[in-house]
Amino acid sequence: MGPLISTHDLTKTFDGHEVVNKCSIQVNQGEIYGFLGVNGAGKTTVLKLMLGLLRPTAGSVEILGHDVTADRLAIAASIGSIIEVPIFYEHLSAYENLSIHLAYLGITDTSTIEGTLSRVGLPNTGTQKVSQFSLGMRQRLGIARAMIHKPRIMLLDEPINGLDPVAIRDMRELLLSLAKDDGITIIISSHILTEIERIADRVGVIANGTIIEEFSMSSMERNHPEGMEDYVINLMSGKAR
Ligand SMILES: Nc1ncnc2c1ncn2[C@@H]1O[C@H](COP(=O)(O)OP(=O)(O)OP(=O)(O)O)[C@@H](O)[C@H]1O
Repeated sequence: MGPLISTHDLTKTFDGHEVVNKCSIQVNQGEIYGFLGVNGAGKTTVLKLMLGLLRPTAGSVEILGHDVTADRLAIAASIGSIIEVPIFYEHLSAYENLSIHLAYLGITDTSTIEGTLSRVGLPNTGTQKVSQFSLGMRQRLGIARAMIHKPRIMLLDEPINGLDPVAIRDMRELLLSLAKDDGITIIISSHILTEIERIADRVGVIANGTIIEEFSMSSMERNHPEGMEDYVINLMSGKAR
């Protein structure tokens, strides 16, 4: 089987500025792909292009064999995502938010909601409104929404931002389980290099909208047993390795 996600020379220009520039990425079934880059490198824009939320200026995105630009709806139910800060119905509970999301996707079976809330560490939130949730609770609900419909792919833009150490560990274990037990293919962007190091199978580093380096975590561990921090920071800052 070929890659589940592939971009070919993906390019996006805003107001004459090339924000994504001939970006080509391939991600295989069940892989966790860590997506790294400094602020403004183009990570969120690439993820939005993958989701069909933006149209490429040039190049293409293929997901599960579908050209996303031509056929976004064909893949909508197969992808779960968190892009930027998740937006919810603030006056409703976690359960109600997930129930609306399932209805939006045309899924009538709501029996998965309680189990999903437990799996992300949000059991017993009952009728508590989302407006009363902490940042960490919102991130957990964001993950719940991204996984509730059992997608084959999850695109997660900085999902561990602002989480406490317990929540970061919970998130790590959850993402590993989603990939290894459920076979979900995950792209995760983060600035927390040590977390990416712990969960990713492969890493791509983007600078000025272009992938400047890709490596497997196993080769990184072999070649840099001290960890990837120095290596990646040197790459990001344009220094020679
Ligand atoms: N809608 C837009 N219009 C104009 N410029 C945009 C738009 N969206 C993003 N950009 C610009 O594109 C560049 C890349 O932004 P993007 O959000 O993809 O970076 P990022 O790697 O996700 O950064 P961060 O780590 O800060 O989230 C930035 O210079 C940003 O200002």
